Parts: sequence; C-alpha cells; structure tokens
Amino acid sequence: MAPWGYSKENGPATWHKDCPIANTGVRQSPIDLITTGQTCAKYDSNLKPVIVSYPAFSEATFLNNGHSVQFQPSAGNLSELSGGPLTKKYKFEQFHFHWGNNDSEGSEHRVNGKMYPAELHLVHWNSESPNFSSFQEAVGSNDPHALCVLGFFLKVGAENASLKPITDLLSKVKNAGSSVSFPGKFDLKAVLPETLTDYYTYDGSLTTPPLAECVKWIVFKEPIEVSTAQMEAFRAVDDGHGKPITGNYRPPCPLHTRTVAASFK
Ligand SMILES: COc1ccc(CNS(=O)(=O)c2ccc(S(N)(=O)=O)s2)cc1
Ligand SMILES: [Zn+2]
Repeated sequence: MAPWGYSKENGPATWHKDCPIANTGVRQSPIDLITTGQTCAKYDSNLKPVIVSYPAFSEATFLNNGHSVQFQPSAGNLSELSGGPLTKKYKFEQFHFHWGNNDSEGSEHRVNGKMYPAELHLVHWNSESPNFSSFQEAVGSNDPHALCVLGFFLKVGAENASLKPITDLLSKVKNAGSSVSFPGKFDLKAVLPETLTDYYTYDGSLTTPPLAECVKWIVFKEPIEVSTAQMEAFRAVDDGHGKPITGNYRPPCPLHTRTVAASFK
C-alpha cells in the first residue's frame, strides 16, 4: 500500500486498510465541537488554565514530511505542559500544522461545523508515566492519555510576527523529505494567546496513521491570526508527488459515547 496521504488514492477514506481503527475506533479524532444542543460541550468549572513552560528553543529541525511541516527541537529540550485537565506533567515533542487550499477549509477540528483555514498542533507526551519513558513508547502504549495535543485554530488577519520565522522557512522545505536546522532561537510561547483559559477537551486519537487512541485533546477557543501571505506560504509546500500539500486535514469522526468538556461558559 502506498504510504498514506490526503489524495483520493491514499487519503482518510483509505486509511482503514492499514489502520482498521480508522473505522472501528470509538475515540477517533478530529471531531466537530458542538456548542449547543444535545451532544454539546459541557461547561466544567473544575477545568483550570493550561500551563506551558516553553523556554525559547535553541536547536531544532524543521521538516517537510510530505504530509505536513513539523518543528522538532533536539531531545534535550525542557519544554513542559501541565494544568488544564491534566494530572501529570507532559514533555514537548514537536509541533506541526494542518491547512487547506483556501480560507474556508483546513482545520481538523470544527466548531459547529465551521472550519478554520488552518490548525496548529503542539504534541506532548506524559513524562511521568511508569509505563513508558520515550515519545515513541508513549505512542505505542495503550495509555489513553499517553499524549496531549494542544490545538490552536489559525484565522486570516494581521501578520503574525511570532510565527514569521516559521512561515519564512516554508520555502526552504518546499520539497517533501527536505529539512533544515532551525536558524537561531524560536519562542513558541510568543505564538500562543496570552491566556490559555478557554478550551474544549476530550479523549481522542492521533489524526493521522497510526490513529492511536492515546491523546488527551485540548483545543483552544481563541484563534491565532496569520496573514494571507503566511497562509499562502503553507499552500506552496509540496507533497512529494509534484503537487502542493493542500488539505492535509482528516474529516470529523463520530463522537460515540464521548463527552466534550469546555472550560468556559
Ligand atoms: C512509533 O513511533 C511513532 C509513531 C507515530 C508517529 C506519528 N507522529 S506523531 O505521533 O507525532 C503524530 C501524529 C499525528 C498527530 S496529530 N495530528 O494528531 O497531532 S501527532 C511518530 C512516532
Ligand atoms: Zn496534527
């Protein structure tokens, strides 16, 4: 089977062939975050603000893996996540993006059916579990909260100066499989909204193969603004088959018996 992707031949509707959990899983991601009605997100007053400790990264690789662009700091990075719905401390692993080929599509999660032009995922793994001691082991474990991914919607507006070092680098990793070592320091904290208080959270999975159901998802209500030029830079990244990556997002999956909690009314 050709490696998975987002085209008609190897896209989300075909992933079940190599990953049966795509169709049989009952906690798949992404989902449509519904805010009113029967199956809507329920306000939980116990949900605290998410706490991130992201010292500026000094050494990292920026990679085009053919289905997204990924920023991966060297193993020694000390960035951590806690608070929110979490009971443990998580270590930062990498961040990457999902986007569309126009501003009306691109995000993986949706809000009442609305898609944003892109979504940023900050991937972390539980560094306090007795069952695993590396990211790879965490992905392979059956622990329901082995990973925690923070999702931020991107919307088109003013240029995002904090993300400019990343969007300016996209042309350097135009070809699938290419990577560059990130020049200088990158301050991820500056990219995020000031307060990490308003979010949706639910139990889900990786949104790409292996679709492991090991993710505590935290999706923030407040989008991050980027300029049209910055969005266009994502749309010029190639997928390794001579075409731009456009639409590297999985459609929403059934909620089944899950509930979504909201940290805000
Ligand atoms: C066994 O070793 C492995 C196995 C699998 C991976 C995939 N990479 S990954 O786990 O970071 C993610 C895939 C999809 C993510 S999303 N869109 O849900 O945030 S994160 C890496 C190492
Ligand atoms: Zn992702």
